[in-house]
Amino acid sequence: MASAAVTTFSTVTVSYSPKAGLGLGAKSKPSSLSFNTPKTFKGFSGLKAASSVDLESDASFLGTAALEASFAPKLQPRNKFTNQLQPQASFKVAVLGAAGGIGQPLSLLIKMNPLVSALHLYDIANVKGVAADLSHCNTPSQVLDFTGQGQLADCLKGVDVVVIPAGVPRKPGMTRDDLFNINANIVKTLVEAVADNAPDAFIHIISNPVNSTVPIAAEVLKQKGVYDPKKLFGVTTLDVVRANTFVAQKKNLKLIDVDVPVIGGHAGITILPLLSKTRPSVTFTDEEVEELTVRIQNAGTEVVEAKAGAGSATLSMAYAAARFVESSLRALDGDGDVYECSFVQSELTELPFFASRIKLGKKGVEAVISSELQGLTEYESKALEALKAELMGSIEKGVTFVQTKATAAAN
Ligand SMILES: NC(=O)C1=CN([C@@H]2O[C@H](COP(=O)(O)OP(=O)(O)OC[C@H]3O[C@@H](n4cnc5c(N)ncnc54)[C@H](O)[C@@H]3O)[C@@H](O)[C@H]2O)C=CC1
Ligand SMILES: O=C([O-])CC(=O)C(=O)O
Repeated sequence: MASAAVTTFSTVTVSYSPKAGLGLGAKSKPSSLSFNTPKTFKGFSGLKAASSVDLESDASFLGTAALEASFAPKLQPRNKFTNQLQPQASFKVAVLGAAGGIGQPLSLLIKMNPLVSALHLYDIANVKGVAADLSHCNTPSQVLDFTGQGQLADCLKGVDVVVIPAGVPRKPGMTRDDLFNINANIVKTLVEAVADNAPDAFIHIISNPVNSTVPIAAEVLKQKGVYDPKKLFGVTTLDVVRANTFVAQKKNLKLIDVDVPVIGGHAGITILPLLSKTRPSVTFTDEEVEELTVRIQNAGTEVVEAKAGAGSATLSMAYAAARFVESSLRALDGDGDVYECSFVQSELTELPFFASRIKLGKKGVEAVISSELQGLTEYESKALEALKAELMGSIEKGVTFVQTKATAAAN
């Protein structure tokens, strides 16, 4: 395990094919660079139909193939599904905060992933019922429940990926930063346990404010001497999912073809969709750019307000997080073509953490894709400069939080 304070990722320049599919529901066509194309396993990918699955509709989404797979032995005895009740790989995934609004649907989606052999569900309460419920799904992975700090170590031992959606969500009128005081401590405590019990695992941080909780996690891991920056990820996939959806709607594009990289961070103006880099190539008026950018930046608030006090995005977040889990597992499984946007330690800009497209490999971040920051429009360049002060402040707040606690403990 690397114990490095600073690690340099390679940055690579790639050219994109307009037909490259990305992410959930994308049916990637052969291209110069294809995103998320499952190569190493057949049947359903969990998040999209792989080429061997013959779905009736062109639109694929998580669940269609998985449900077919679980019904197939009885209803449709097609050979292509006969292997679905065996895991196609044996990765272990832990969800910390599994009984929550995100945790429950996310756990269901991970339960449907054929790359997963064991699903460890942890929460401070109510997780036993969630695990009992999920364990009845006839998909291959074994579900185990763990409640409270005393069982956290056992939950984490031997896991490949740890996903952390533990923490409080926003209510109307709050910013993500308003969650800092509660969630910073939750993330710190959980990541300490990850450092002690699963130091080699990929860590996916969902808990807000992501712009601060990821630096908090990094500091904790550094203090424990097990920080591998290639394996720590802030989950910003929902920003990409939203950007893809809104752009497809606005421009009447086929959803599965649309890919919009989203860079920066995960709060307000730090969320920067690079609409000029949209694939397939599409032109936007200045008004459309402004409208789409603001909608993508405020999409979390849109959900918070619609839920009117009952929390923030949970279902779309679970969908997005499940995609990021699947991408990570495919990378761990040896797929050499896995790309996602994520908030990671970065040298792309002067900021120590930055969300951008990355290439995932067996050891985590294999490369940071720098080409997408080249040739930005004036609008994007200005927005990039404008987000830096806020993002830096949030990063420093996270770092200071952990360092101050460490100093206080030492005195
Ligand atoms: N990164 C992103 O794009 C997004 C992040 N979020 C964030 O995800 C977090 C969770 O949101 P929801 O699931 O809606 O909240 P929720 O309140 O429904 O669920 C949170 C769960 O965490 C558990 N929890 C609290 N403290 C814990 C601890 N110390 N250890 C283990 N579990 C603990 C709670 O018992 C609860 O089950 C929030 O901070 C929210 O802001 C939400 C949507 C998108
Ligand atoms: O807005 C929130 O508080 C939750 C979140 O991060 C999102 O939906 O993007």
